[in-house]
Amino acid sequence: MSNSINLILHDSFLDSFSRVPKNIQKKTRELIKKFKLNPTSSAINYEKISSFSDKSLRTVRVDLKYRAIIQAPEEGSNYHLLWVDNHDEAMSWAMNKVFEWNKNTQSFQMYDLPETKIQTKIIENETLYNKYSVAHLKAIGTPDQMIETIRNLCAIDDLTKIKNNLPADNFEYLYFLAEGIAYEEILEEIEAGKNNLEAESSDNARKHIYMLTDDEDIDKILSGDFDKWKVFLHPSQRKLAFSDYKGPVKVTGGAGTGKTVCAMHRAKYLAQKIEIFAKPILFTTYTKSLTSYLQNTISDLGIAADSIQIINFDKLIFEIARDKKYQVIPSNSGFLTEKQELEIWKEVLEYNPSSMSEDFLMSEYHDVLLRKNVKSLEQYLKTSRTGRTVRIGRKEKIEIWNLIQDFAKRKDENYSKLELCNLLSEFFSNRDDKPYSHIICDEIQDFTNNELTLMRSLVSEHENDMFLVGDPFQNIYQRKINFSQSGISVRGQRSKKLKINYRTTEQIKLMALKTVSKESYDNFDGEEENSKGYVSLMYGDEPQYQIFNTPEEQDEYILSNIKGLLDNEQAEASDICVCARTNYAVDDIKKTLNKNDIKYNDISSSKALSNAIKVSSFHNMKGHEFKFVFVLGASKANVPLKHSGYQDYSFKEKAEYEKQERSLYYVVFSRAIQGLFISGIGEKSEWF
Ligand SMILES: Nc1ncnc2c1ncn2[C@@H]1O[C@H](COP(=O)(O)OP(=O)(O)OP(=O)(O)O)[C@@H](O)[C@H]1O
Repeated sequence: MSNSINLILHDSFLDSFSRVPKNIQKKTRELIKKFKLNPTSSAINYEKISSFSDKSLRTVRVDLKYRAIIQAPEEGSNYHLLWVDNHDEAMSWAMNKVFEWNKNTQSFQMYDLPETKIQTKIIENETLYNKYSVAHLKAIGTPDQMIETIRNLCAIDDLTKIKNNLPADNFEYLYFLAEGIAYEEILEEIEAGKNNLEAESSDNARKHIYMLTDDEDIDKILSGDFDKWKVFLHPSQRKLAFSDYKGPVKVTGGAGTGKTVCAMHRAKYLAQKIEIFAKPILFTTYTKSLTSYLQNTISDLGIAADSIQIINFDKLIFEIARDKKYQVIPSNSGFLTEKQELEIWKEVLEYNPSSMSEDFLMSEYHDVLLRKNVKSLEQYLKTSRTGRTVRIGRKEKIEIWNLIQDFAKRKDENYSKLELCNLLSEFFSNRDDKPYSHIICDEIQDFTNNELTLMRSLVSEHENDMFLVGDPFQNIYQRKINFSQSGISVRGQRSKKLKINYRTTEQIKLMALKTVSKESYDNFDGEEENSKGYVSLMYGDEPQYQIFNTPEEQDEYILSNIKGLLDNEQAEASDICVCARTNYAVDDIKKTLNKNDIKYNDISSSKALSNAIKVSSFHNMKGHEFKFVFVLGASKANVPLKHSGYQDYSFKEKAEYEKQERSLYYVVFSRAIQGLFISGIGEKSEWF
């Protein structure tokens, strides 16, 4: 027997592999190596099963109880590894499966043949796809035997019911069509993922397959904790990460659409070109937790450490400002926290009595003068103060200007972040020698225009200079950023959206989207971001929303659900996160867990306890993901949180605050992978 067969690993195989016990994983790896040497060896029990609908599927024996499913080539030497499971489950998985190559989409397709004819209630002229011909549907990969059923569907719900009877990619395209995404746009994406020289290596095909090269590769990929995102990229992710662009690229996408994954692959792609640029890439984010995740993860992608600097942007601002190489501020300068700044404003008012408060002066200085980089009284007099609640005239502006001069003297060589941001932007925009070759930035929605302007100044304008990734719906600090105003142009083909949610089930995604559906969100360039064209390919249980009369009842509900998940081995303790809106409420959760002897770990704490339930405030949930999420305190009275200043808000301020809180719930709900449990005391909130 020839020993030159090709083993093609499917993402379905990796999924099923990750669910079998460790000893079976080991046996499966050994089996695959043996199979590669000789598929027909008697030890392997390579069998054709007559009851399978697809005659090209075979079973192989992992051990007495477990079987793997392999697709055998009619000719040639490409064997596809599709599934591994307990004997009975593996047989039932394969029984009605169809495996085929689709030349229209250039991808391998798998789906279950319906056991009986699918009945659909047809309402004349109201079918979902009545605009599309058979040829249209075939061009997006609809299998011949499903065309009639598809043409009779009347609602998205009917489509999701037959999800397993459709190839995954085709389901994705049909879902988008039903949501109103233009057919041409979908076809354009399919075309972009094709490879006319080597069809089976097209980006569309590589979304689900990976060619295993040698034993080392088999061990690496089938090590049991290998991350799928490292090899199975969506064509849209692959294209974004590995293409050259004339200038800055903006990538948006709903929660869990693999934006961070895409940014990490982009870093690898750019790092491979680094010798040409001889300067490091800057990979920056807003939160420290994401920065440390990136620092720990990115080395796995084989990126040379000296080609990239991964740093949180606040830290970078302070480091670069004091860098001796640039001498932007004296190296012995200090940094001002908001509290220290307020103290200085108090001192200013002691020496210069005024009817204005220190809080007002500080916010005027930050939100008007620094945000708009106002440099002179003349400029300040002309500057509009839209969004500010207290109206002031020329006389007050002159008074404020004079107080700011005194503030500047008193603070001496100490700087706030925003002051440094403006100083650094000016310094680097007037300088040809920039510190970085490229900039990749994740969580862009959390940045301000001042920071974006600074980012722009840190890299010269050239091909692939900036790769900016974010989700407008996750704007929990209500930053009003605008790329054009910050000198960043992403015109033409340089503004892209990721659409497949790889994290949560469709049910959880819908619940998360519901929280923000009443609002409209800016796409970072003055236009509305569309929430359509965002789909999860996983389905699961509906999120639960339960309201109780007393805190004790709510505690009981949470504790019994946690116990159920652990006892039924649906989750390990660290897969579960319990979260609440305020730190006080988080303390209450901790007390309850303590009382019940349940080990927990606050996700903001630097020391991670193993095998402990995670506890968090809503804000700290950003960027994380957990199999099961419990959201507490979500009652009518608490949503949105009415903090001490809430009653004094104007109508407009209330609306802005509520939008921000809606984004917060969107972020929190979209952290749940498999199960979402929302609860509160009193009455249900209409937000959910
Ligand atoms: N191509 C892929 N194949 C498999 N899993 C993927 C892929 N892309 C992303 N994922 C997984 O989906 C989850 C979400 O990915 P990621 O964190 O990159 O999304 P995101 O868009 O940055 O999310 P968020 O904005 O909500 O933080 C992660 O668990 C990631 O490993």
